[in-house]
Amino acid sequence: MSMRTRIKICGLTREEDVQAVVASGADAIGFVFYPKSPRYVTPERAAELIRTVPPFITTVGLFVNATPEEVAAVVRIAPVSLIQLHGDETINEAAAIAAAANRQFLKVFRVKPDTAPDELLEYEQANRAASPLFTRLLLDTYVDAYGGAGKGFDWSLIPKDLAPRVVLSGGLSVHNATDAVVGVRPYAVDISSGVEAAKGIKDARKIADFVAAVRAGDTTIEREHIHETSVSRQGLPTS
Ligand SMILES: O=C(O)c1ccccc1NCC(=O)[C@H](O)[C@H](O)COP(=O)(O)O
Repeated sequence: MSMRTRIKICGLTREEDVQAVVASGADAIGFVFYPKSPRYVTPERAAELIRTVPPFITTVGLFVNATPEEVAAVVRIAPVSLIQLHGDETINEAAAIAAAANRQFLKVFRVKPDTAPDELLEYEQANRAASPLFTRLLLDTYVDAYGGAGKGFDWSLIPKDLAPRVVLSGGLSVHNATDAVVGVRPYAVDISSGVEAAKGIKDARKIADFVAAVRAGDTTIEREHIHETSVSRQGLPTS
């Protein structure tokens, strides 16, 4: 089995940064449609940036507490592949927003120090039950500004069986990406602050280094898997 952790780089505002993400081999590019964010882009600007993204790279529109009508209006102008609901939307509100936008969605759970692992499992199951458009649970650290704060949380709260359905974010960087991939084994990782020169301004070197650190984690997992397979083969009785 070959493991490849998907990588999303969030909060793009400039064409050169979009090209740096594409060149890095990352899988997804996020645009922040939350007006209070320093990384906010207008739908019109995002539409221009999306036109520079080659095929087979996913574009994601991030919203915080927007209405179904607002989200639908944005995606009509900026045709993102899927949406990320990063606010206090209830499970049913998130389902209604996704239906109005006609997009699959990532729902964010903002983890607090007292979050229980079971809460994460139950939240993911409830989202799946509420909408066929729900695709992955994105875990980020609880902060008043909602996200993009470069702050991490305790990964040991993530149940092992949930990890393959999780997008891990919050305070990731080149320094902890390999450990995150090997330790948590999430479906994907998502980063903003850790690859920036300033808020909304990405650093091509940091993006490339982050992607390399994630791939180093993938390689470690692959090697562990090959080792485990060969050990278990040796343990098989020969006929
Ligand atoms: O980026 C923002 O300014 C932002 C504002 C409000 C909600 C979410 C926001 N960003 C979310 C992300 O960029 C990522 O999904 C994630 O939180 C990673 O952030 P970081 O810790 O900065 O890597």
